[in-house]
Amino acid sequence: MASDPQHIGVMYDWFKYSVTKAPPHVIDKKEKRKWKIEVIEPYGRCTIATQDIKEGEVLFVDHPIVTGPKQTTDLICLACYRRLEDWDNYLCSTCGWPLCGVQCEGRGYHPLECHAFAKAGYKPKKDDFSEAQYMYEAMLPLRCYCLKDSEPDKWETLRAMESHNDLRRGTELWDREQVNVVEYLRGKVKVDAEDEMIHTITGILDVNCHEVRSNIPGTRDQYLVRGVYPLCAMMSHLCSNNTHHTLMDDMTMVVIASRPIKKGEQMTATYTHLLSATTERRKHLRYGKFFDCVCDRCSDPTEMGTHFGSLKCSQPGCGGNIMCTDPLVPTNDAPWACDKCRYQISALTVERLNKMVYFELREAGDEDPNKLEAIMKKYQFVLHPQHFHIVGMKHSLSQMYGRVAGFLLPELTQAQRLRKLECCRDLLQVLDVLDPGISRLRGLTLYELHAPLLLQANKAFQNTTITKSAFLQQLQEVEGYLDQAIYCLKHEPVSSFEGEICKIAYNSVVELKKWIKTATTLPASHFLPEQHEQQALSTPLSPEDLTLETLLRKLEEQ
Ligand SMILES: C[S@@+](CC[C@H](N)C(=O)[O-])C[C@H]1O[C@@H](n2cnc3c(N)ncnc32)[C@H](O)[C@@H]1O
Repeated sequence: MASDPQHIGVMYDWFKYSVTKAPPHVIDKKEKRKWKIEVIEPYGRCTIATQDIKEGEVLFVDHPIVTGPKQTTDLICLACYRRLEDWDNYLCSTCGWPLCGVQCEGRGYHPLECHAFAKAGYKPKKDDFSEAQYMYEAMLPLRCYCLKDSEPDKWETLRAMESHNDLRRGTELWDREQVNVVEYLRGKVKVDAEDEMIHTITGILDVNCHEVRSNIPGTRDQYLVRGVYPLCAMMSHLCSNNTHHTLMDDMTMVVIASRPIKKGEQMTATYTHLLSATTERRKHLRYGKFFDCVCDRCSDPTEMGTHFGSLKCSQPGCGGNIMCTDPLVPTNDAPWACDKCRYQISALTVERLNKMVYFELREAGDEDPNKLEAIMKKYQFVLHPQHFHIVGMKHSLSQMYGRVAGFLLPELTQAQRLRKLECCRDLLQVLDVLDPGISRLRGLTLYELHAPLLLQANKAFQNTTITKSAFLQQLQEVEGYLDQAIYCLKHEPVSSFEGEICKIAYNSVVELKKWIKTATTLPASHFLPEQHEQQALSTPLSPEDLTLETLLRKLEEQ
């Protein structure tokens, strides 16, 4: 459209469509847009708040234009994404592709490619499935192309998205997609599109897709697929973003402000893993999303004071931190140097070290906390205490202590309970800086934090080793953590793990409130005497105090 060269109007139309389609408990049907789309370089189109937005406010809901298998995937049913054991257990009666049964023939987005395959007279053969399932890579691009005729509005919205063909052309990725997608679709499925058009579609998918969990009907299983969410895709990336998204069971995405957003500020998402270090994030963004991130976190060698990538200096008696000398070098290969003695090492050495720890962690698995503790001990003199591998291990330990066999909560020793608490607290400290506000990880970690504290308080109560005021204070602290966990997780669908934890946390708060009420009324005999009582009892008595009368009066007063 000449008057809208940036195709912003179609995105606003998608907003209205998504609002009308969303369940009323998620967003009010009369919801007005609180943001606009503007072009700001170097971001391109981005979303800007048009009013002050409070933490937790819903910004928009988004529906997928289409979903489909990831580039590499298991053998799956194309309709419901269930994993299949054999390629020919059930084959679609129209196109001959593996499905899980007759009920899936017309389900989901399968009819899109089903007609295309049937029209081309192409049926997959057993041998096609031996090569790492490469033909699934072409499935989502094919679905997108089929929208051109079947759902032109969706096609128009899809076409309005960024493909970065100019940046991708000539790259390894382009060459791979030329073979696995373009030639496959043109050769086998006889798609009548130009190469450039198919590359535009694969580019749109590479730049904008979200990895999402799809529920397998009739089960509690889920499978990871790709989805195109146009409104989500309009948000720029930031390595410390201000929005939080939740995927509902029907694959609607609900996007809320994870912290307050000021009028005129960009609404931002993260395209990468927040709990990875600068080099890893920037590599992922450069090769996967085609830009160099220069945000405050990436520009700062300390990563906002967290030292998320820093190493400890090994020079005798130094005690400094080794950090990247120029984290914004596009090739990410600037040398690393100690901030005290200037001792230098290469970026390659740092990368090798990180990989070594990564492989050891993968070997260690997630069933035995002792294995992680051993790795942590091994690297404690090399990695900064807030290095991403250490924080990652603390995250795993915070979940393992209390959850894995042999380490269930009641079985934990006092030292292990304290360790769980320490891991949770250390993780929260990092999240406060890198991912403040509403986040799933914060919610889950707060939940993990509450359990050992509650157990500890109750144990002390049972053994009468705690004063009443300290006991009530500890219970209230636990209640506070549960409240915060609920606040972070209340947007998650009940069917998800996070949603389940939120429900449990909610029930725990109800019980805890009752317990606090009961504990308040319990007589002093159930507790250790308060400190002032102990002092009073241990204050030296004057001869006058030693009369029975005075002693009784004093005790009554307490
Ligand atoms: C999902 S799209 C976002 C919407 C895009 N700006 C548009 O106009 O369609 C991702 C692309 O936006 C741009 N982008 C997003 N975040 C950025 C950032 N922090 N710095 C520079 N470019 C960014 C990059 O071109 C990236 O490939």
